[in-house]
Amino acid sequence: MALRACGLIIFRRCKAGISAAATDAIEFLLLQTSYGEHHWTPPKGHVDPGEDDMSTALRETEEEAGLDSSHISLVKGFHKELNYNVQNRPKTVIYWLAELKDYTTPVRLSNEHQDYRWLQLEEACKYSGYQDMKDTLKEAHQFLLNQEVEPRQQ
Ligand SMILES: Nc1nc2c(ncn2[C@@H]2O[C@H](COP(=O)(O)OP(=O)(O)OP(=O)(O)OP(=O)(O)OC[C@H]3O[C@@H](n4cnc5c(=O)[nH]c(N)nc54)[C@H](O)[C@@H]3O)[C@@H](O)[C@H]2O)c(=O)[nH]1
Repeated sequence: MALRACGLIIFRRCKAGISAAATDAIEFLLLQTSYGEHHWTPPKGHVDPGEDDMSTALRETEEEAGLDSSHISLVKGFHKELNYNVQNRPKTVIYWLAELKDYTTPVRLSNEHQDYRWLQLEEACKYSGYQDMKDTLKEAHQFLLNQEVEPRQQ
């Protein structure tokens, strides 16, 4: 059976970017592991026995970034499944999208991570390096762009 992990792609919007250029102000949170290849991913982790996927995503986000459900708003309609191999075992990772409500809320790392960054799309893709995560970040960004355009057309 595939390993299963769940997490949240957390983003925040810079205060300065409220007008037409708002989308340039979107920053994604990536955490760098303190072990292994020191790779960068959004907060996520393995599903515990009996735990549902969303509970895992929220628990891991709180454990790894110190952000709980009072700090974030889930974005409805965005859900992405990544499938890759880890040491020759298939792994499935489910991500939802969530906005940090207050731009200034601090991130608090656990000992699983050694660093974090808030990154605009292009930089976030470079830090990740994985094609499937780059595609996911681009899709999330586009999803947010579409959301911003729609209200203005009404
Ligand atoms: N000392 C030590 N300890 C480790 C190590 N390893 C784990 N621990 C322990 O496990 C606990 C973590 O538990 P959780 O937090 O519950 O799980 P996850 O968050 O799921 O964490 P993982 O790091 O296990 O899983 P991934 O991020 O999935 O990385 C696995 C590999 O997949 C590749 N990869 C990553 N992302 C992508 C992607 O987006 N796209 C693609 N295509 N590939 C991607 C990349 O090649 C990477 O090397 C830690 O506390 C440690 O104690 C290790 O090497 N040394």
